Amino acid sequence: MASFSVYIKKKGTIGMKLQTLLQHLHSFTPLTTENPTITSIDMDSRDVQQGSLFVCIKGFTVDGHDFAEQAVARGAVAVVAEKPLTLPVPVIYVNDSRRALAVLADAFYGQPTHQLHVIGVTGTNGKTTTTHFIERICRHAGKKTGLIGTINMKIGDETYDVKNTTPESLVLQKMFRKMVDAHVDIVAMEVSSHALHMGRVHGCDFDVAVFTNLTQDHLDYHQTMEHYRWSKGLLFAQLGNRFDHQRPKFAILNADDAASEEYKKSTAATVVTYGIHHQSDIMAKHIEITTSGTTFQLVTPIETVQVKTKLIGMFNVYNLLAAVGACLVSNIPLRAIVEAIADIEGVPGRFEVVNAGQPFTVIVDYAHTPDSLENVLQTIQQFAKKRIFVVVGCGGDRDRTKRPLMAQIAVKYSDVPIFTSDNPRSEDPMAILNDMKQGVAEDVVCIVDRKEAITYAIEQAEKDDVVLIAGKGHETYQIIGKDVLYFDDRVVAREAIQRRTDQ
Ligand SMILES: CC(=O)N[C@H]1[C@@H](OP(=O)(O)OP(=O)(O)OC[C@H]2O[C@@H](n3ccc(=O)[nH]c3=O)[C@H](O)[C@@H]2O)O[C@H](CO)[C@@H](O)[C@@H]1O[C@H](C)C(=O)N[C@@H](C)C(=O)N[C@H](CCC(=O)O)C(=O)O
Ligand SMILES: Nc1ncnc2c1ncn2[C@@H]1O[C@H](COP(=O)(O)OP(=O)(O)OP(=O)(O)O)[C@@H](O)[C@H]1O
Ligand SMILES: N[C@H](CCC[C@H](N)C(=O)O)C(=O)O
Ligand SMILES: [Mg+2]
Repeated sequence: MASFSVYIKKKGTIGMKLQTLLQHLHSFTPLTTENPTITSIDMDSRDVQQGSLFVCIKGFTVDGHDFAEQAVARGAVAVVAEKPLTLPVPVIYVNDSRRALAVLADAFYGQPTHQLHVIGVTGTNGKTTTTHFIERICRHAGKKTGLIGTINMKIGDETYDVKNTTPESLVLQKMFRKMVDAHVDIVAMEVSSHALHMGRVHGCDFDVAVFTNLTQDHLDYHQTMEHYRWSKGLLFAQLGNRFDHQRPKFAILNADDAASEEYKKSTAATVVTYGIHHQSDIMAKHIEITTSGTTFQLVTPIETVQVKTKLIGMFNVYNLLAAVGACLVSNIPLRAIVEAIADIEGVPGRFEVVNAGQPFTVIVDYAHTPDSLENVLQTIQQFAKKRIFVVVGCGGDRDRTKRPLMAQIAVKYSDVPIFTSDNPRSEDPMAILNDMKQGVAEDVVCIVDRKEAITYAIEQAEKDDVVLIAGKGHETYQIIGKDVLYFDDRVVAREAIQRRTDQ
């Protein structure tokens, strides 16, 4: 194994000899005789600067090999490729450049995850919420935290933008390095099924792997639920297949979700279960949910304690149990966990209430799967005094088969469903609405413009009604074609309420 000393840090620049770096690839191709100093690794030619090692990735849209010349012109001193290239710099050939990228990034940044306590969270719904809960609990217990997920990446309070829920290995390893340098103790990270399947997390030395739940999503990518379940299972199967008493590994599994049985079998890690209905190591009992919060008895192998939280929804009890499991095995004291839970306010765009003084409730939520939409609407039904409005759409270039299902759920649990657009991307927004309408028998109000749809709901709402605006949560954009236009459900809702009040 390479020592960390190969990662040289001098006057703000980093560098490593090409030969030293290539040793990590264990490639059968002879090493090049040239040995430039590599000062960065890049997978995008547009990021390349002098001294870069450019890795050509064949993507879903274009082929990185086509940009190798451009990368060299910008200063790349070596290139990793799968296909023959004629270039004036050393070219290192590999069978799988995405895999090579993961190995090289891990080595270049000094295997940072070996120096961090990393908690990975996978599952269809609840990853962002659970990672935020873990972050807040750990911070309350005095730990310095790192966070990686859908909303952003964070080191302490410093935030960094993200393109993906789980970024490519290069971005990840660079961020982990920053975290080590910033003396982060614990990282809470979302691990998407795409990332697991594409090997974006190859080389990440997770200490704890958490499973929230498995329901339908992403069938555009995975095609079948079996493939989707298997991809998520890689997190557990790849969790250190050894019994290391210095750094034990833990799998935190939801006993109430059938997929946990498979994940239990696929991991060598110590399994800790949580649940409400099935006997588990960590359980919530005597759950009472009101409009202002939830209380339950938290049963753990250490002690049984009473928990109080401002959060509502049964799904949040599950997210809390998952976070409790992850924190307990990370040696956070139970007392600190319970104290932190009492303080948690919620996560941006997750059941976020928009209050501009109106006599009805407006909630912005990130439900964009059948299961999450059902959970959120069931929760609203528990406290709604009058009608429920739901403004909902389905993402373009994403799982088409969830569209009629989400439409059915919207109609089943609301009094006034309004179908609209949610990031149509390259698809015709009307075609997406038609896919949704296939799921329902009756006529539903369809307003393709999301701003108009939200405004319509808010103008129709009366005292004690509830308006749920689902699907975009924290997002501050709407993707139409290739355009990423500024759009924030919370701002649009607030403005509509304001206009109504001013009338
Ligand atoms: C389908 C998919 O996963 N696509 C990902 C993929 O993009 P891509 O294959 O289209 O890349 P590409 O544009 O063909 O480029 C190929 C290569 O050429 C390079 N290039 C490209 C242009 C150029 O001028 N020069 C150049 O070098 C690119 O940097 C890249 O290395 O590689 C990119 C870089 O890693 C990702 O950002 C991108 O995610 C896109 C944005 C995406 O929407 N992904 C979704 C499906 C996704 O991954 N979602 C999951 C889960 C979501 C959840 O449930 O929470 C996630 O983890 O985000
Ligand atoms: N444990 C859960 N079970 C079912 N639904 C949930 C759960 N937790 C949250 N939700 C619902 O799912 C929505 C998305 O939650 P969250 O952002 O935490 O999930 P995620 O797994 O990170 O999603 P993504 O795959 O987009 O990253 C929430 O707004 C809420 O409606
Ligand atoms: N991470 C999910 C987010 C979906 C959010 C929803 N607003 C949409 O665009 O479909 C995805 O990329 O499929
Ligand atoms: Mg997320």
